[in-house]
Formats: sequence, C-alpha cells, structure tokens
Amino acid sequence: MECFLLSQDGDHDPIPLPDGKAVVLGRGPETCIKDSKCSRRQVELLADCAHQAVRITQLGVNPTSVEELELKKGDSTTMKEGETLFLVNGLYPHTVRFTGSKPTRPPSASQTKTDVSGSLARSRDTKPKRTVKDFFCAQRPEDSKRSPSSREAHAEPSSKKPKGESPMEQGSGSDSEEEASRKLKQLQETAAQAHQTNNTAAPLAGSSEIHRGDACPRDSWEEHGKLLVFNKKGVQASSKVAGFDIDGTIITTKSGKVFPVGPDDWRILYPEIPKKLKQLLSEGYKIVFLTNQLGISRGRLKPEVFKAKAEAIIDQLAVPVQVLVATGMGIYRKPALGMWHHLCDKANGGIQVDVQESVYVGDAAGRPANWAPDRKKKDFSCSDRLFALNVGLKFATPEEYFLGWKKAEFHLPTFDPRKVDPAAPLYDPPTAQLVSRSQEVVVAVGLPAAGKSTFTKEHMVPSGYVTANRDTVGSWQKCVSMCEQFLKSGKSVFIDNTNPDVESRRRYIDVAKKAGVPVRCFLFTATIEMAKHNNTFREMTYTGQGHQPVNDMVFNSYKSKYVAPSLNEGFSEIVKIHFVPSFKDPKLEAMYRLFLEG
Ligand SMILES: Nc1ncnc2c1ncn2[C@@H]1O[C@H](COP(=O)(O)OP(=O)(O)OP(=O)(O)O)[C@@H](O)[C@H]1O
Repeated sequence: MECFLLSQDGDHDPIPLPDGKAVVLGRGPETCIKDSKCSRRQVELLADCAHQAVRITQLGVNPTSVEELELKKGDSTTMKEGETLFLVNGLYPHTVRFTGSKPTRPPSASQTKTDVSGSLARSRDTKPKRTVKDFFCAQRPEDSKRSPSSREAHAEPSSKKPKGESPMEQGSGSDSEEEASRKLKQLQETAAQAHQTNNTAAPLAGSSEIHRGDACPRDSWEEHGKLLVFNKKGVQASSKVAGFDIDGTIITTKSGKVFPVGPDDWRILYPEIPKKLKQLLSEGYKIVFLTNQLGISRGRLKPEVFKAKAEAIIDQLAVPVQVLVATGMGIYRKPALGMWHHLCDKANGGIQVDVQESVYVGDAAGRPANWAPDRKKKDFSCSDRLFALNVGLKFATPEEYFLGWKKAEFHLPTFDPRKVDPAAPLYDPPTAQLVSRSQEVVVAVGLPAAGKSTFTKEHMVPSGYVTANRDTVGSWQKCVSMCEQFLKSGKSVFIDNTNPDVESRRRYIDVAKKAGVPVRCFLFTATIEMAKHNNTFREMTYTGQGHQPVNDMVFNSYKSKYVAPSLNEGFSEIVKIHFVPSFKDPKLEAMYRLFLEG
C-alpha cells in the first residue's frame, strides 16, 4: 500500500508520500504552484498507511486547510481519502489516495469543461469558514459576563474573533524579541485568573444543569507556546469536566519499567477505564487529559512522537478526548493553573466550567511508601493532588476512581503557601534595629530566593543603604571592591549574596574592619521548600528583567556549604529575618498562595 497526493485540478503528477516519512511541500516545481502567498515549505505531510490517514501540519504563514477546517502555523490535523486539502488560502485543492499502484494524474482544469475559473470558484466556494477555535474558542470578555444558561449563545461559533488577539494564541516565540512583553501579558492574564480562581470563581452555584457545546468536527493539534492542545473529533464542550492525568493514571508501561522504553511501551492501566470514560461521556462530561511532559522541552521526547502516542491511546479508548500538554516549566505545568485556565477560558467553547461538578484524577497524589498492600513505592510527586487543590476540584487517585479502593493516606508538601503569615514578626530579636544611624556593613546569609533583595529594597535602601550583589557585578572580587568603594564614599552597604560559609562572609568582614566600620549579619530564615516556591513564583512572574531561574543544584550547593553564622566571625550582631509576605497586587498574592511545586 502506497500513499499519493493528487492535485484535484490535475496541475501536477501524483506525489508519493512514503509511509511514516515526512514530506514538505509548497510553492515549487513539484506542485507547480507559483503563488507567492504559498510558502516553499507550506505543509508537512506524514502518511500513515496502516490507518489510511495523512497528518497535515502547516509550516507556512498563510492558512492551509482541510475541508472546512482552517489551520494556522504549527497546527496539525489528519486527512483521509475523499477529503480535500487546500494548500493555501482555500486554493490548490488536493486529495490523498492509498493504493497498490501509482494513480494516474487527473485531467488538468484547462483540459476539462470545468475551466480554471470554475476550479477557482469551487475552491472559493468551499473555502473554510471555521477554525478549530470556533468550536473551542477563546472566551471573549463579554463571554465571561454571559449567563451560562444561554446555551445557544455559547454554541454559536465565534468565527469573527480576530486571530492572535491574545498572546496565548501565538506560537511559542520563545526566542522572539516580543518574548518579554508576551510573557508580561501572559503573566497578567494568569495572575488575574489565579485571583479569580481564589476569590471570585462562581461555579454555577447550585445548578447541576449541564451546558454543552458543538462537537469538534475533526482531530486537530494546536500549539500555544509551552502548551499543546489536541481536540479529538467529537469532543464536546461541557460545563462538567472529568480531567485525568495520562501516565500512571490512564496508561502504564507494557514493559513494567517506570519510564517507557519506546513509543509503543504503553497499555491501558486498568480494564475498567474505557467503560468508566464512556459512562462519564454519557453523563455529559467532557473528558480532558491534562499532562506534564517536560521531556518535550528538554529534547528527550519529540512532540510528534508524543502526539502519535496520545492519539493512539484515545483511539484505543474509543472516546473523544481533549488533551492539554504542558511541554515545559512555567505556568502551564501542574500544579500551576495555566492549563486549567486555558481549558476554561480558551478551549471550552465559551461554556463556563462548573468546578463543583467536575473532577480530576491523577496518580501524583503524595501517597507514602506501602500505601496499599502491594504498592511499595511512594508517589513520585503530589502535583496532581495539588493541581486539584489549587483549582478547587474533587480529587481521586486512579485506584480510588476506577477500582473503588478506599482513600489512601497522603502527605501534602511541608511548605504550604496558603499558610504563610503576613502578620508574623519580620525580625528576631524584637529589640534589634533594622537600620543603623552610623555607617556599617550588613552581610546577608540566606538561600537563593529567600527574599534578600526584596527585603533590602523595602527596608534598607530607603534608609540610604547601597547594595552590592555578586550576581549583578559578576564575581565576588568585584563585589568586594564595590563594597570598599561604597564605604569610602560614606555609605552603609548591604551585601546581598547567599554567603553560606565562613569564607564567603570573611571577605566583607575584612573590608569593614579595614574601613573601621561595624559589621552585622542578617540571617534569612526561609526554609528550602519556601525558597523553592519563591523561586518558582519568581520564574513564573519573570518578565525579562531581573532574576534568572535558579536550579536545584544551586539550592543543594547552598545546603552543603552552609555553616550557621556566629559572632566569633566578627559580627557585632546577628539578626534573623523572617519571610513575611507583602503584596501590592492581590492578583500576584493569589498566585503566590497556590501550590506551584509538585
Ligand atoms: N516579602 C515578600 N512578599 C512577597 N513576595 C516576596 C517577598 N520577598 C520576596 N518575595 C518574592 O520571592 C521571590 C524571591 O525573592 P528575592 O528575589 O528577593 O530573593 P533573593 O533571596 O534575593 O534571591 P537570590 O538570592 O536568588 O537573588 C521574588 O519573586 C519576590 O517577589
């Protein structure tokens, strides 16, 4: 069995599409297309002879379409025999043929009674009117105000929505110049959504009425930066969502290994699963898989391999499923809420999700070792349970949900961002003075992201202290000479480094002694769990200026070097500085108070 691409207008000879091999086509001699709107690399076609389907991925800028579905750059869909692929702008109709021998070239338009204008007229007639987003459209501002009971209003596709109006709808663009402003906008959206989730989300109070949208017309993949979204043909928007993690929840490895040894190393975890999903469907739920796949951005997992696997899983389950995939770190990665917000605001046809009626199931549930008689291993993380907790969703493990096992024991992380006390004392001993009237050096000691820079900006700089920071100047040597210069100019200096050991602190004690000024130590008491949370928060709110993310190695290195500061080192006083949250923006506070680390 071979696959060929045929021009419906007979413009060129059938083009072979070898099984499993990507073929890129566009303007050029092979297709005889000269139209400059068609890129030379307009579409990628990947034939799957076993399933008699071809995956179409748009590479060019102008839209490719399959039947009535218009793609955009980076989007994919599959087409089958009998369906029409328009290479660009609703023009150049093609079809695919699976056959044992090379098909003949159809008569060209100019050779038939259907002349060129007729052919174009046909193309224009069938020019796609709807995009996948029209079925799972971004919620417009007025949508959020609309009553969810107006079913017709929600079912109406919003084909008038201008493309790319939201930064979430652009491609990854991670290297583009617009990255900073895109991230800033995205952050504002996410922070606003977090705020809404924590404060005002009104989950259709008391109403168990189900609201449904149109069924998605065909399979399609979309990319939104570090988020991939798959809509299986037949998926219907609904106010009731049954969300599932994939690995360890819907599937497990065939090999029995923790990580799959290849793309086919999977099987459905429990035989009860397909039946349960069908039942949910019949009860009006939309079934959504929400999965973290960090391997994609780390380069360990090709997106195409993952996409094929997800589609194969859904085919085997034989239920229409929407899939959201967080491909990297950041706001989309569970337990953060980016995926959930995308689902609610941009991928549910404008229908408000009823959190109370929805559920989330996952195996990253914080269960300790031996949580059941034959389950020795502890859960690798708690990110699924925390994700549900952040949203306010009912949560169950796969065993509880599919097999009806009793609730297992679990542990939440030791750091709970909801409990950080804004009224706690900022420093200890209470008799200490934060700022001194006479010139001095203050050496900070504390984990990365313990809050040192924020503290000094708020409490020291306004009183005339200047800051020396090794990360900013490049080396400790430069930081030491900066400190010397500042002291010469009569300023008090705050050394804003982690300074975990005696050696790193001694450098500044020596400088202070040489200058004849006293030196104090401010010990920042944030625990490693809190500091990691702050770091993730900082990373998620990073807008292109300020701090770069800190990885686990840096935290571990601090821990291994740490020696508690002592007065014997030459300090006149050691003051403990506690992390006391203070936010000017309630939206940022709402985000801070979510679990951000699995
Ligand atoms: N008092 C506070 N209230 C709210 N958020 C805070 C507070 N202090 C720090 N943060 C937040 O925590 C994160 C880390 O803080 P900051 O950058 O000040 O830490 P740091 O100890 O200076 O880190 P590093 O050593 O890595 O430079 C930032 O996102 C900051 O906004």
